[in-house]
Amino acid sequence: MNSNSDIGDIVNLIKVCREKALLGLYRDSVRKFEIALKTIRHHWNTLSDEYTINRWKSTEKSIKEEMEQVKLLQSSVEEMGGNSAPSLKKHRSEKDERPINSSSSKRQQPLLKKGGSQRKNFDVDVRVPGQNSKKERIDNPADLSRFGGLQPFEHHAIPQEYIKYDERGNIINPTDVVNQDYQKPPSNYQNRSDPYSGFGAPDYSGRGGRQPYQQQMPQQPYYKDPDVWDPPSPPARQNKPKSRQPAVKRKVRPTRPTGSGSRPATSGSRPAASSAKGNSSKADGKRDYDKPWLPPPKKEKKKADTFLEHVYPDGEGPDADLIKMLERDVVSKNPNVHFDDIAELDDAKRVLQEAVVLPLLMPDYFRGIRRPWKGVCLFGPPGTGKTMLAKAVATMGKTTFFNVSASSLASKWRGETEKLVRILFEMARFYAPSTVFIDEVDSVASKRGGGDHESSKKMKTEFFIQMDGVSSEAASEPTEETKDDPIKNVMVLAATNRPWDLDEAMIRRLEKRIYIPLPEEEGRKVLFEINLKNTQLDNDIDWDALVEKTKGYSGADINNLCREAALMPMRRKILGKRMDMQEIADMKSEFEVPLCMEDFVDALKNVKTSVGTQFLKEYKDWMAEFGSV
Ligand SMILES: Nc1ncnc2c1ncn2[C@@H]1O[C@H](COP(=O)(O)OP(=O)(O)OP(=O)(O)O)[C@@H](O)[C@H]1O
Repeated sequence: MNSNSDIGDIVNLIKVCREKALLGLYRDSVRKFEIALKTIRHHWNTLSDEYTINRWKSTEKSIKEEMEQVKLLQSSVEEMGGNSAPSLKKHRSEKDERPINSSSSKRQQPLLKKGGSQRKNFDVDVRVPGQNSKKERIDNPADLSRFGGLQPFEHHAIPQEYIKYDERGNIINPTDVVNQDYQKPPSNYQNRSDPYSGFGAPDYSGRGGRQPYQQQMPQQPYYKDPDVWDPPSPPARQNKPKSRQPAVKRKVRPTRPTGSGSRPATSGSRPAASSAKGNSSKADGKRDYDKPWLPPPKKEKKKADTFLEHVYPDGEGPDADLIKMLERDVVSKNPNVHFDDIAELDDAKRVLQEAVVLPLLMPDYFRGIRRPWKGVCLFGPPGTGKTMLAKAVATMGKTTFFNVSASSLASKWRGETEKLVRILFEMARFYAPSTVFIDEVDSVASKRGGGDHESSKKMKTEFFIQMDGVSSEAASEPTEETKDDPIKNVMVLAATNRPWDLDEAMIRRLEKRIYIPLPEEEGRKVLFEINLKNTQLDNDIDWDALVEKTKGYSGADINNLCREAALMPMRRKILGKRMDMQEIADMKSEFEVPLCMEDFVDALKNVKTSVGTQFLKEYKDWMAEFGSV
């Protein structure tokens, strides 16, 4: 073997030794070290130059010490009962001694070029800290130390400044370089007496084997060897996906404004609200991210202005026509009738105020045993002010007034009255507080008999159900949860001229039954005043006589009498004259004269009482039997 091939083999062997050691194959590494040492010895035995021999001997000594260190590591591992690099051994046969790293394998190819001369050139990988790996051409075998395979510990631990070159570019004293490096142990070299101390350094022990111990060591500079695999990752965390955030940034859903409890809006919202939420969640130390498994936050529903909008936001639906009819014909937001506009009837006013108005004004007081009456029935002769009383109640209680009559529940809606009643009460609850006034209640809730139409029976039943429903909420005693809830107060007022025709189920639900009689003397006087308050009157009118003459007249009758009297001046002026309509209109100013007694006397001839005296006894009898004031 010539000198160059000797050196090439030695370099190659030392590289393999170190790679084995770095892979934890300490036993194999030691075996290769022994072969390398034999080769070195054999090499310098062939030399004659004393100086070169000494330098080889020095190198041999360094390599031997390096081998001893590997042996020490091997024995330490074996003492702990472990195998060096068991995982590698498991999968690799003993025969396959090549390092795993492919680049290292490449370097195991014979460095001697084919057909090379006696003085062969060969490439070695020379690495210096802070510099990338590079191939260098070595011409002089004496430049052994530059091969990066013969320095103790780590060849790349040799600081560049230690290497000296002559004018031809050769290292002047390679052995000195090796010795200097050896005398000055690398910074990662620990106390050798402690077998563990050497493990912590990025040398043969590998960086994966002593992690916990290493963490206690002071931080040392580490130069990653590109030919060495990284140690196995610690369990669990490193294999986790870096982030669970989706690749595409999700739209953030707006959330509800805070205070309602929102879910956020969400989501969704959640740009504006979501950022608020995000901030708050960050303040809580919680991550803010979409939770698609949770139901989306409820959007705060805008309260509809009308019941139709409430039921059908787009205005169309199967019952839209019914609802529209009720809104148009039945609902009166402001009836604008006051108790002062109603003559007499003080008892009825007092009872109604207590039974209807106060529960609307103090719903929390009228709960439980003090619950409002399910319904109030006003009965009496026609035209006595029952409707006026109901409207005055609605005005005073600031409730929505539902003026329901038999006519609005019948006609073309026949067959759908049951549904109509249900919608009516739903609407009343929507507009609550509400007053549902059922005029002529006898015609919608007359005594049930065998001759009743099926739809009529259903409608009555629906009325009873709904009337029970409106009172049940207030009837329940308030609980901790419901005590602050506003009661959707719906009061049912009914009026009839024929209370004796009422179905008993309806009578029972109309718990207050108030008789609205014909006006008394004082009442008639007030009725004249109310009806004529904006009319010019002559001083000759004998009011007492008029009150006397209108005995048995209802409020509606007196109203008619006053209107008739107010037209008398015009009639008198045109009486017996042949005039067309325009001529009469042109005389308008002549008609505006104060009313006199004569006008009322003439009017009395035209306006008679509308109430038969025979019914008055029946009202009194029914009042005596069913009345409740
Ligand atoms: N007590 C009253 N005070 C003032 N006006 C009255 C009174 N009673 C009746 N009137 C007059 O009679 C008219 C009819 O009254 P209202 O409609 O309230 O009677 P009603 O009892 O409901 O009649 P019906 O039973 O026929 O429905 C009123 O417009 C009003 O002018």
